[in-house]
Amino acid sequence: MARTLAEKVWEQHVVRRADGEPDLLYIDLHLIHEVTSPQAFDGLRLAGRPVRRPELTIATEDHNVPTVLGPIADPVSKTQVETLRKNAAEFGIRLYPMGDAGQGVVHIIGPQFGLTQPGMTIVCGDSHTSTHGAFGGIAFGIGTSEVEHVLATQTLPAYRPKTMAIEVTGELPVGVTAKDLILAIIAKIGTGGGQGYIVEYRGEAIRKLSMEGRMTVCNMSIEAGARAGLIAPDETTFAYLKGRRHAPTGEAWDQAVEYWKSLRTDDDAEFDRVVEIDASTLTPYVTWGTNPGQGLPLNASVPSPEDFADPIARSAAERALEYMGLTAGTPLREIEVDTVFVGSCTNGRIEDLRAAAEILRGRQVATRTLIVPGSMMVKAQAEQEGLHEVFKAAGAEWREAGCSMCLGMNPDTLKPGERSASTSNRNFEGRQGKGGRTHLVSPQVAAATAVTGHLTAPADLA
Ligand SMILES: CC(C)[C@H](C(=O)O)[C@@H](O)C(=O)O
Ligand code: SF4
Repeated sequence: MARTLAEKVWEQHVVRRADGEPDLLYIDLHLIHEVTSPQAFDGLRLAGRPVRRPELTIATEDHNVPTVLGPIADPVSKTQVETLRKNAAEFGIRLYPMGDAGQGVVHIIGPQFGLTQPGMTIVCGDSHTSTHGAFGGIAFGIGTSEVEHVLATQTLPAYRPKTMAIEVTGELPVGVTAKDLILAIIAKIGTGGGQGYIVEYRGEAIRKLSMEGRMTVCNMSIEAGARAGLIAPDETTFAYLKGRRHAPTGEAWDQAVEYWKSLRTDDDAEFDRVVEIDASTLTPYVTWGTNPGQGLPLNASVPSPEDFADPIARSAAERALEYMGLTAGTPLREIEVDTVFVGSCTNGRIEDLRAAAEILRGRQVATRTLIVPGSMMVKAQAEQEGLHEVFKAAGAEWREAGCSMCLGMNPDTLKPGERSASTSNRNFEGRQGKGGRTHLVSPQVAAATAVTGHLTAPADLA
């Protein structure tokens, strides 16, 4: 029977199936960080169990780490990080601690080391695990009790989601990025649009994206409510993986590529739902509200609650405008920001930093600007290319790797009432600090905004 890519990967990993029960899936790679793992290890200790496959488990410190060198001042953050260190040592798990050359945001380090590969099942106690689907595997976030289950057994009980295809036809116009595309997709299908589905992103525009761009798209699948998002592997995927630390080599590489090439949706396979979007019509996107679906082209104006026919959307817009301190009808370009944040697992990769640097080269920032590499390897690469000098010369702050201002779990936060243009993935109330206001943007728009102090596309800079 013809099958979708998601169905193929899923079926390959089922170790037990019984009527009325979730499938028991084998997990190829388990990523952990300091926030969602402590209780899972406590559970193992209580039960007297070891970690079943410590070599398939990788830990990093990302959410609670400061991005300036020095000790962790916040006692809660400090305890979380120390607990992860203790647990990793006790259970024999490889950990990339703060300051280590391999440390970084969990969803950046998996791909950069070549740990993330096509056809894999990958889980992590973190919703943005969907990022790894960019390589053509099934990757999703799990809860802490599930983390314990995976640590103990290297398997996970799960019901197979339905399948959705998002067909992205046409080509993205010059200056329009993967981030704009995913913001437009979420604005179209809504933050609940993907609920119950694994989404496969397909079509010409997806094929043309770099791996970095594909990761940006898959990263935000969860913001459309999807269980996971994935993209069939192709030459772009193989070229990205070749030579990476954990990628196969020699004959094993050839065999792997041979297998990876089979990882595509059969021509006559059917999806439970198909959504189409024409990439050629898109322009830079920004969010104006407090969920990632409340986005519009930068050319638009702040909407009015009356623009929404659906009463729930209308009251959500009303509340969002109030929280965001915005007035309907204001051109989005006139919104002034206090802070620009370039970073996170959505847009903290080398390509994102290159894009931001290209815009900031020879210019000055008009506002506080944080440039935070997603990993220490991204940082090293950026420094090798001299990007840090460009950022510093422009007046931006060049930081160590971490989740940083993506969420308020470390010292990089907004103060109440402050407003940011941020390349991260969530604009919820208080996400970047209590009372902080977030506009989600691409790295290009973030950098251009840093230059003018109000929401700006690079094309506006002239
Ligand atoms: C802290 C963690 C559990 C959380 C997640 O699940 O995604 C965080 O990474 C986020 O982006 O909100
Ligand atoms: S960078 Fe942001 S989205 Fe990614 S794992 Fe960290 S907190 Fe979550």
